[in-house]
Amino acid sequence: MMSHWPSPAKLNLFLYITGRRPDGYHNLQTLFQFLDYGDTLQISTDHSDRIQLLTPVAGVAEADNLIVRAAERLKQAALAKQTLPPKAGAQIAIDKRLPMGGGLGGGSSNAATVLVALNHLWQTGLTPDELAAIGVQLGADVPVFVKGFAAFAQGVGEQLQPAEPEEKWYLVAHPGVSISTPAVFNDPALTRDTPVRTLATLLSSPFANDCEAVVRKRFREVDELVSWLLEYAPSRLTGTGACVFAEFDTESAARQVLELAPNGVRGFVARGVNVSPLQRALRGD
Ligand SMILES: C[C@](O)(CO)[C@H](O)COP(=O)(O)OP(=O)(O)OC[C@H]1O[C@@H](n2ccc(N)nc2=O)[C@H](O)[C@@H]1O
Ligand SMILES: Nc1ncnc2c1ncn2[C@@H]1O[C@H](COP(=O)(O)OP(=O)(O)OP(=O)(O)O)[C@@H](O)[C@H]1O
Repeated sequence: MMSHWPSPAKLNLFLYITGRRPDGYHNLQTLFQFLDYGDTLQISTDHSDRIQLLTPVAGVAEADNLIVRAAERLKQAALAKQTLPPKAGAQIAIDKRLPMGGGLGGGSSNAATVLVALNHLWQTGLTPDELAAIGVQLGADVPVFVKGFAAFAQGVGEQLQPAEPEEKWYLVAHPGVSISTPAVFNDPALTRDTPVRTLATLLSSPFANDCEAVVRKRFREVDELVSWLLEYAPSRLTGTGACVFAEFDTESAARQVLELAPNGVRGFVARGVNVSPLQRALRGD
């Protein structure tokens, strides 16, 4: 039987870079919230012993697709735990709405949805912590999507503490350029020495993103988009870009600004939510 599983976007409501580890990865302090908007995965399980992706994602080879890689990793882990059903297989299709390289975590979210959904459908019995541990090997943002609660994250994003930021309405705008995460993290001009602060201090300070200055400098399109949105509402970059979000108290206020968007800018309006749509689907809400 085919079932549908949400794969939501995330925003980094703030993002500070507090250092660089010997392996090149950066230590962050970031506040994650989900959007009630994203991709949808259709999944059916079978006994074919194969993982099949029925809908190719443009520009991503099947073997590299995080959907397929997540399913294969879950199989290995369940095999080791002896909880994998015989010849476990799955057919997966995706309705992709999230832009790639947009800072919305689409690929990570797809991986998390596969881990959570197949663990449920195959009844492989892995705990959320075990799923998150598999997930972090696929991408720094997979654990927060697996856990499914808005969170203050530290380390490279794997140390999560639940948080409850206000659930605002967001206009998320894409400037039409794709930005490579490693290119931003490797930029010599990146601020990577922001002092570590407590969550209470961060919540009572204006929110900002340490990646924004270098991304605005490198990409005129992002720079112009942030300047334009700031005329209407508090606005900033999510993750390493390219998307920018502006916050509003009501859906209609956000939609009014979206209608004024300049040529070449695509966008959508969505609500920020502290419980992920994936969690709600798993619980049957
Ligand atoms: C910046 C965030 O978007 C915040 O949500 C994420 O931490 C990025 O997560 P992601 O796109 O899944 O990134 P990954 O695939 O894990 O890492 C891509 C590359 O970005 C750099 N990277 C990533 C995360 C991190 N904390 N420090 C880094 O320096 C590394 O060069 C890494 O090779
Ligand atoms: N199922 C997938 N969906 C999207 N991208 C995928 C997928 N599988 C692999 N990828 C690869 O992952 C890269 C990053 O995609 P993703 O959508 O997660 O970017 P992002 O929104 O910038 O993420 P982040 O906020 O974590 O930086 C893509 O450019 C693509 O090469």
